[in-house]
Amino acid sequence: MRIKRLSCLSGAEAARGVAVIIDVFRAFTCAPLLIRLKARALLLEADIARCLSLSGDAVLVGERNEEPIEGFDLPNSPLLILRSDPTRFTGRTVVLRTTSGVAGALVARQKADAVLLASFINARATAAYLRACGASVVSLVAMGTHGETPAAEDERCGDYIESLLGGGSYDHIAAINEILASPSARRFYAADKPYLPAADPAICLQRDLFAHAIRAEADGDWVRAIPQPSGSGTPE
Ligand SMILES: O=C(O)[C@H](CS(=O)(=O)O)OP(=O)(O)O
Repeated sequence: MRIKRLSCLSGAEAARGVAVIIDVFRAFTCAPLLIRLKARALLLEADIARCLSLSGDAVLVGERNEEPIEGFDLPNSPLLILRSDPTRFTGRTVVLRTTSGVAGALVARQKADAVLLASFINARATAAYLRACGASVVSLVAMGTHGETPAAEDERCGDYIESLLGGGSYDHIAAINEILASPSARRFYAADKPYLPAADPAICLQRDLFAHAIRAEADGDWVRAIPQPSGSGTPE
């Protein structure tokens, strides 16, 4: 297996083989949680007007440059998702719109053979899927902040996944220390913006709570995030 390490939206454009789009803060921590809360379908969409066209029929979750979007139901926050009434998601279509993770996954789909959505909470399942599917080329894309600036949490999650695939070593305590001191974590600590709750980093740094890799796949005119059976590896 050849592993390429890439960053940000430019990295998502360059991804080939199986692209693993890593967004720890916060899109691809939110995505597994929404699936776990029994969303019927989780759609990934960058275009805000298209998201709003489903308003009322679907639950709209997301942000634009980390700010809430008018007409959406929830920001891109794991804490606020977990604090919601779970029946809000059960059996519903949920649309996720985010500036880095969702945008990166949609860009990567143009040239990669397959696209996986990853964070610490499904990293081990993602690595298991990559091994099981016999991927020959894997692009680990750390999406960073605004899709433009590399961020410690995504780079270290890339290290963790790479180590699970047999490359390099990984120390989660050292990673937590670095991530919590980084600008992308510090923006949560002031707790002065309800859409940036101080508890979000703690949730996002939990490892391997979710046993499924998640693939981004076309579903009609939409792109859907689909959990893969654990231990599976659909061939490329
Ligand atoms: O909501 C977030 O934490 C980020 C904001 S930004 O893209 O870094 O501006 O969104 P995400 O796409 O989950 O990284």
